[in-house]
Amino acid sequence: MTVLDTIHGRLVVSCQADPGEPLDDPAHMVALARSALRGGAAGIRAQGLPDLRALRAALPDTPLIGLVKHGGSGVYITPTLAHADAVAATGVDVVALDGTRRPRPDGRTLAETVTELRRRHPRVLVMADVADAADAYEAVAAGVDLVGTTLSGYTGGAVPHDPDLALIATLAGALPVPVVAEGRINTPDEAAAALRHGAHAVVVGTAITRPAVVTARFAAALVTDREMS
Ligand SMILES: CC(=O)N[C@H](C=O)[C@@H](O)[C@H](O)[C@H](O)COP(=O)(O)O
Repeated sequence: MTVLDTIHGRLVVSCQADPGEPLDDPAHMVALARSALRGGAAGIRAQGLPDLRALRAALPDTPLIGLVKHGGSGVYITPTLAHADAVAATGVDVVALDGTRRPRPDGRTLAETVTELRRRHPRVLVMADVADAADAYEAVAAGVDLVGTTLSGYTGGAVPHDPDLALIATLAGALPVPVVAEGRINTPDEAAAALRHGAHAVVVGTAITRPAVVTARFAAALVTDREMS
């Protein structure tokens, strides 16, 4: 069974911690990933070379999508060929990279990046994290293997509250490659809706693996409730 077959119709859990967060440690990410797999996840998405190496060693048979975040704005998800090369070298199954039409910091086009990455790592799959349909069409033309809606809502303006189900449906109906639903999927109902809108797989991060954010949502709800009573 291929990695794409294994995650088809299933949940992929993103296990990431920001620098300085209490969970920012490869051992913690491995524990989070094991918990996610115990709960029924079919794959893991993760960030940063130390976490990817630890996850690959601990979970050699689990589909693993890897990326590095470099910088906090603009093109920051696996922004250059050098970053993509380093991610692939950790042994991940899929390299996720920025698939928007924005200029990349190393001056290479997405197509040039994908072509050279494939030359160096013939077996790795490439996932383009896009923000809109135009990005996705260009990413497919550049030769990526799958497309994620990861960056919808994150390339300017206020970040929306809900997942972009409309983009998932548009891409699922138009692209010749699998579409992964990712971004702000915060409830089981939303995850199921993403599949109904045509997603090949659903990635959930924050709602499962960022306890500080989830706790803050509960705490804020109590404050709001106190203010209204
Ligand atoms: C926009 C961006 O930088 N997304 C990142 C990509 O890997 C992660 O910070 C997200 O947690 C991930 O996409 C999963 O999304 P959510 O955490 O909303 O379930």
